[in-house]
Amino acid sequence: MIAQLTPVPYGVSTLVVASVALLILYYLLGPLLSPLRDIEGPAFARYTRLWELYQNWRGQLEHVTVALHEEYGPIVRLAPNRYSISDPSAIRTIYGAGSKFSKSDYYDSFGSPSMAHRDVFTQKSNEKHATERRKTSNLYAMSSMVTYEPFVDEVNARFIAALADHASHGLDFDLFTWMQFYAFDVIGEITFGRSFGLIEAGYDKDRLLHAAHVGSISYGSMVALVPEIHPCHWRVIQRVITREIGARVQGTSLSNRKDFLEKCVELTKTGKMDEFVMNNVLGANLGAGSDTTGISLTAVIYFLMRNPHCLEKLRGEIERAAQEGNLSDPVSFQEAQRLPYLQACIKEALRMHAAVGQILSRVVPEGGAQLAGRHFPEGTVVGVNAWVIHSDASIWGKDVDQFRPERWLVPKEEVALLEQNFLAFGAGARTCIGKNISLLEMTKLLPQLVRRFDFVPAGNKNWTTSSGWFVKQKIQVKLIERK
Ligand code: HEM
Repeated sequence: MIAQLTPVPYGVSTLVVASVALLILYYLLGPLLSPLRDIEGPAFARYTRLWELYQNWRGQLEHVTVALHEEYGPIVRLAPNRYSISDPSAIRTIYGAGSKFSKSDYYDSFGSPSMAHRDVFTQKSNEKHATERRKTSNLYAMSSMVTYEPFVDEVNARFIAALADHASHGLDFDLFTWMQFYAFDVIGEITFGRSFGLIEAGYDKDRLLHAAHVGSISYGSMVALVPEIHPCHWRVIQRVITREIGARVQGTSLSNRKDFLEKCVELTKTGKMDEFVMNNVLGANLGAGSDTTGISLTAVIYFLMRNPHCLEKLRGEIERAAQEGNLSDPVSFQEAQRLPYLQACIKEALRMHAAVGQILSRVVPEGGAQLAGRHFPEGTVVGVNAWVIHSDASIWGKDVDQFRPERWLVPKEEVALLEQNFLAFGAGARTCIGKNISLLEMTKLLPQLVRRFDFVPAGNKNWTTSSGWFVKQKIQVKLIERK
């Protein structure tokens, strides 16, 4: 009886110590017993996601990942269950036709926390994604570009006028920030029928850029690596969408044109779209379509600035087309597509500087998969990073680090091979839905810019970059009007 009343020696503290010990054992033993334990990478990445989180916070993850592949080969560990793969056949296996790889939890933090109302970008289920994408793909089809072209012309005219003003006053400015003003204002016109007025304001007047930055750099890409803690950050962007939908539905909006919002309202009236899909389409345009185009335009101008012989060649192509009567003012999308050197400059700039700087992460499906000569069990998160595959000399040649648009001006079959390894717009079923819109903007604006202005670095000749999901640039430039 006495023995029964004696307090047991194992109290709460013992339990806590035992639990912590078990947890440590689990974290230490799990990676050591994993069938993928021999894959190399940074030592900390074997045990914790904090290594990748830290590198992401430093803003140079794309460069670090390239360096890791140079050191360890085609497979590199980024976190206990996340691997970066650099292998052309892996692109086809992971993203190609009929792939069963689905998007990973990484994407959760970029969209609504509600699983029921995911947009095409954040939807993880391949089946649901296919259904949702079908509902909206027509809005982004090549045939729809003609309806958006007048909006782009309008913004182009205002943008060129603002730049001419900078030139006449000898003002220097951050190239990327102004390309963002441009890209956001075009998306405003195309999506809501009115621009955000950033070009005229000359600053981030509604803190829209800031919101998108937080989403794509500080918040989205950080929480993406720890998706369990995802609350909702989409407030500013959501406010814009709600305001614009409200105005249009009440008939007070300025637009009587065929923009996205108008088309979506029509689709909802005929029952082909519901309000959640409409909301998602408008949000995705803003979140995925502005910074990306701003980054890409900055990249083209930067590489042309650094490679004057390419700039001269491009100007030659444009002048010839103008003299032959094949170039209107403003340049039409159709005409711009007949400028092969322009197209090659854009592709080459996106190869050298892809807007997205991280692996496009996917989950290995049931039964596992063979990637880069190695079996990966089901549930492993894998992906290819455009920065890594775009800097692989075995694909692009010894001059992989040089901006050489000519590499794209080869016979069709060779271009097709290069394109299989070109990941700037992603690949397969989840490839960028807005690619045509971004090309509409870039191919129309660039000929006008290079004909009219010389871009000159106003200070440091090299840009600096900082990345999260997107790799953003910083460089001060000055403009000189050409005679
Ligand atoms: C040069 C400009 C652009 C670049 C470099 C770019 C890049 C990308 C990439 C790499 C992906 C694939 C992401 C992944 O697999 O995780 C993607 C998807 C997507 N992009 Fe773009 N993008 C651009 C412009 C645009 C524009 C203008 C829009 C909309 C107006 C847009 C909307 C989207 C959407 C909605 C998705 C998700 C597609 C899906 O999963 O079905 N993007 N983009």
